[in-house]
Amino acid sequence: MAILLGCIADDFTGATDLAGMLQQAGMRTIQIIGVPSTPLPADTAADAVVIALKSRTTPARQAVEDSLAALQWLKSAGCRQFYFKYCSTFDSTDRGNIGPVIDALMEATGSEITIACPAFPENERTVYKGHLFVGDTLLAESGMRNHPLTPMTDSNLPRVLQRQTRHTVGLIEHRIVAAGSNAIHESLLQLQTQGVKIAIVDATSNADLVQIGAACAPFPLVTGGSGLALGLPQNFRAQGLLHPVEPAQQAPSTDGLRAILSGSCSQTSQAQLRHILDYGVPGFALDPLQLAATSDALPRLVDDVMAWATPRVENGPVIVYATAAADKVKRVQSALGAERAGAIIEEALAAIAKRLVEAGVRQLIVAGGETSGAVVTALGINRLRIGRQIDPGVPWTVSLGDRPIALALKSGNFGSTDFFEKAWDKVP
Ligand SMILES: Nc1ncnc2c1ncn2[C@@H]1O[C@H](COP(=O)(O)OP(=O)(O)OP(=O)(O)O)[C@@H](O)[C@H]1O
Ligand SMILES: O=C(O)[C@@H](O)C(=O)CO
Repeated sequence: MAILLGCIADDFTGATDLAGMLQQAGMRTIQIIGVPSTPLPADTAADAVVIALKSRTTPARQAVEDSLAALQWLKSAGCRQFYFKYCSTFDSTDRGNIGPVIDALMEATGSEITIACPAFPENERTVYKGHLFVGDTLLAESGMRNHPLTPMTDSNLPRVLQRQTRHTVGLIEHRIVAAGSNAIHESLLQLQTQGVKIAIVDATSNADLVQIGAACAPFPLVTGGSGLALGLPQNFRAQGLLHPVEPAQQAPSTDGLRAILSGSCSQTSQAQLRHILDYGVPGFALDPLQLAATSDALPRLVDDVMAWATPRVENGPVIVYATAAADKVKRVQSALGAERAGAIIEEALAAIAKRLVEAGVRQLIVAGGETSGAVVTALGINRLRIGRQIDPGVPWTVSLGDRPIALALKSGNFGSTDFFEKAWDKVP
């Protein structure tokens, strides 16, 4: 069985976001953690595969290497088109990794031109005249300016991407997008004659994304947020290549204790944390400075968390978090360095996840992409089935294997304020 659409996501929450969107748009979708060493079993029923990498904040060279390995695997699976998924807030730095990965994937897919479109209107990410908006606010004036690892301080996407790529970046403005897929396609071909290789594309609505998807049918590579997924299935459906998503292919049910781990410091996650603590769910706050103080601090802290969690988790969900406001994060980062602080906390939350699962937790919410990457890797999970959507961009998933675990990998910025409370209503 050949897969039609091969996707490479630069983080784990982004991967489930994309997998959920594709499944909703009618493609049978499987999420794979990291690049597999073997092909998919011959009887796997899937139209799209999303490979989740943890390449958003690794050194650019590593991100390129991992993305090319994913591409190679997807090519061997027979994929006809490739999709590089990054964050709807274009999370990156001047070193990458969006630009270097696009450059490498373009070369490896023989692409003359591709698009870059992070818009996700359902979650209020829109692109207009090349500027990225989060709600009514320009990206650089949103909470993203304080992101612990990829602070976004420029809202002009052609300018941001041009600093990361060796290719010329162009722009397809909204008046062309509004004229429909033929106009977008013509504009891409015209930009190509002018030497442009990557076009930022304006999009302010789902209808725009559907037109953009149609315009991209002939291109081997597309890049963007998960919103772009709305427009691609139609191209395969028009060729009679899609099969209906059967209930049997959706996530199996799980049973067990419940926990929440939050390493995201977004304003959304902070509000969700305050809400769930006010609601009465027991919480344990990790102290990054304490974790970094001595070499045995981590195992001791994990023991402390388990001693605290064990009697409580029998009665309902518990939350363990490093989530903190920007001023607190800055204090920790100036003491430890941003990378080290992030890595220590990820390591701690991953170790806690393992112990919680050993103690019987089978339904787990994880907030934050880097955090989810660390947790899912530590749990040794390698494939996920996509379940019901909790909020736009956040579906429940269930790990495939002997010991299924329901996982909701929540992007930092996604979900309503009561997300940690209401998610359980839809748990598989
Ligand atoms: N109190 C803290 N001080 C410093 N760094 C922190 C703190 N709490 C969490 N971090 C780190 O901040 C980073 C948050 O990134 P993560 O990707 O998990 O969340 P996010 O960016 O909000 O989510 P997403 O990528 O889904 O949008 C992680 O590396 C985490 O370890
Ligand atoms: O696109 C988004 O905003 C999310 O899927 C994401 O990538 C968060 O890490």
